[in-house]
Amino acid sequence: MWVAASGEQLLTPTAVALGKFDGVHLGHQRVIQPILHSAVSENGRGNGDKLPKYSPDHPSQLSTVPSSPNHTYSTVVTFDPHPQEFFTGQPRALLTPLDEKVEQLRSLGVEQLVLLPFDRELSALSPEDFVKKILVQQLQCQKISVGEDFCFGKKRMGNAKDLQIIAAQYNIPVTIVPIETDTENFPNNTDNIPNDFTEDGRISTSSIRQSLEVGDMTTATRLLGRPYSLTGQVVAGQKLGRTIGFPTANLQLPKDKFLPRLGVYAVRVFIHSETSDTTPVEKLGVKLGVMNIGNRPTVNGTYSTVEVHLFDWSSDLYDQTLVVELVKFLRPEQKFADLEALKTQIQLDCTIAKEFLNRTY
Ligand SMILES: Cc1cc2nc3c(=O)[nH]c(=O)nc-3n(C[C@H](O)[C@H](O)[C@H](O)COP(=O)(O)O)c2cc1C
Ligand SMILES: Nc1ncnc2c1ncn2[C@@H]1O[C@H](COP(=O)(O)OP(=O)(O)O)[C@@H](O)[C@H]1O
Repeated sequence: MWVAASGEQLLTPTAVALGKFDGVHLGHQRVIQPILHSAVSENGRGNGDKLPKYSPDHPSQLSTVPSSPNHTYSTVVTFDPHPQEFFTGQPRALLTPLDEKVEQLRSLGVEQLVLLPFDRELSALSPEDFVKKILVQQLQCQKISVGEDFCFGKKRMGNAKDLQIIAAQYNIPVTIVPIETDTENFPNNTDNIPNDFTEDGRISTSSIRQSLEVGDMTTATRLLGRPYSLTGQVVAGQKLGRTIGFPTANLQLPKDKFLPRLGVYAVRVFIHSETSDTTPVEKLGVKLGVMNIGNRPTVNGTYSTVEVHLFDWSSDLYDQTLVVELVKFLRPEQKFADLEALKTQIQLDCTIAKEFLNRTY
């Protein structure tokens, strides 16, 4: 997938889905769907998969992207930094930091991601100028898709209907996608009673964050359309794990990654190089394990770590990138009297996790 900031060389003309898309959850996927090419390639996915994979080290290798004169590029246009971060000055933790967002969009078949630098200039554009300068002039947009609650332009003064009216002046059709709701918790509920995490049953980034904060992986998985995952490189720890018979791969996560409830989880793990060019069903390299997110009070830990112990695995994992899917929250972290007591508890965690993971998958 081609990733560029506005002002850099872009693939045009485009069919554009507009939004923040943090999480690339089920609602976001509905908004992106109308701009994808209906032509499905042999392997059952959109033709975005034929395009080169984004490499954070080489984000601008345009020469590797095939060009075609009659092609309309399916393009997600988003803001970077997150507008809330720009206005509050506070860094915002994200469900999908950039690399993960790229990976999710690529797997949906999106061909290009355009990052609009959310700065004073962009935030001051009127809705009319946003359409004219960004969508028409820069992106040569031919089709647009947005969610029903989309707002844009200075002080968020334009809404989805305004976008439709302004874009019509350029003959650009706008699909307004209704808000996706989650009523699955209430299969017999004809009144659309919302569940605990979804305001009015709405699938939203904040409802997913709330479910992750309390360790409700079932709801998070349902709203995302996939399990919540942590992607990171394996770095060295204190080398204590192996002494108690539970070596743990310590993950270094992007600084802006949103962390779920601290504690112990049953997880499924993929070594990234194995998964990067395969569809979910082809994830043959899946491994099962347990993960702890926390401060390790038993060993007087002073900073928080994310550590994964894989079942039936004994090789070196240092420097590898792991994708860890959080399947079930097992328990909060505890301070044990000694390492022996911690070891006994981890043994129990493993038994419970294995039982659950083998039952579920
Ligand atoms: C499944 C699992 C559960 C854990 N639970 C706790 C816990 O409840 N309390 C705690 O202090 N540390 C806990 N830990 C963290 C251990 O203290 C840590 O793995 C050990 O100190 C080894 O650290 P190292 O990888 O830096 O060598 C847990 C680790 C795992 C893998
Ligand atoms: N089953 C396993 N699960 C996780 N890591 C393993 C496993 N077997 C071997 N390893 C390797 O051992 C390392 C963890 O050992 P550990 O003693 O906990 O050291 P560290 O404190 O550096 O994490 C991992 O980073 C990985 O390279």
